[in-house]
Amino acid sequence: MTQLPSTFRSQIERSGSEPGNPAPATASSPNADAADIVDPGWVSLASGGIEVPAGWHAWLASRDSLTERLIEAAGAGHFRVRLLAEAKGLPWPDEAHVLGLASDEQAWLREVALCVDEEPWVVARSVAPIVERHDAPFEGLGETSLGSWLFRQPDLERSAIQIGRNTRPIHGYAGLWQRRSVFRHSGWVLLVQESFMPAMGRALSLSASATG
Ligand SMILES: C=C(O[C@@H]1C=C(C(=O)O)C=C[C@H]1O)C(=O)O
Repeated sequence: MTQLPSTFRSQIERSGSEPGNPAPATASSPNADAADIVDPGWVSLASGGIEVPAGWHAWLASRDSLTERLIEAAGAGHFRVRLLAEAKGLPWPDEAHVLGLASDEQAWLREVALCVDEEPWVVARSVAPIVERHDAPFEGLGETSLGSWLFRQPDLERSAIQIGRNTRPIHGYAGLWQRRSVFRHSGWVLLVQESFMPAMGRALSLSASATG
């Protein structure tokens, strides 16, 4: 198992403290009371509770590898994964809730930017419960995409997709659209959240408005 960067917690804390983003009080405070819990407002994509323009809907609803789709959409652009942070840390309350973790239970956390020509198109945050004798599902991946490994796993299950607008930024990056789903495999569970950046919308001419 690799050594954990000691800077990770402060990066996580800073990521919620960017201008315009509320400080993530509960992320570092296991005893925060319920009133402090950030509710990022996730809704099921299938419910239609949030109206999504058709161009974005295709991206949010896709269930195969987002990495592969981005590489294809980037065309001649250079795709790469930039590792922003990876270590053990305290998940946000809504993440802990989804994964059935106690509010003071640590998990493996990984944050990356999926970039085209160095411009982040998607910023992702993955959370995996710590299972005794198992490394994190993303252990050792570094700047290799999680998707390139994930979708090769046999018996992979993926939950329904939830989406949100104005959900909590990831590593200070506030996207236009966010989605999350849980991947399961015999050995592990993994919550993957992806935030789609305005730069991607501009590059692919995806409408920013809910009716476009
Ligand atoms: C889950 C996938 O992997 C992508 C890559 C990630 C990473 O490397 O951490 C995280 C989330 C995804 O956007 C995918 O390609 O669908």
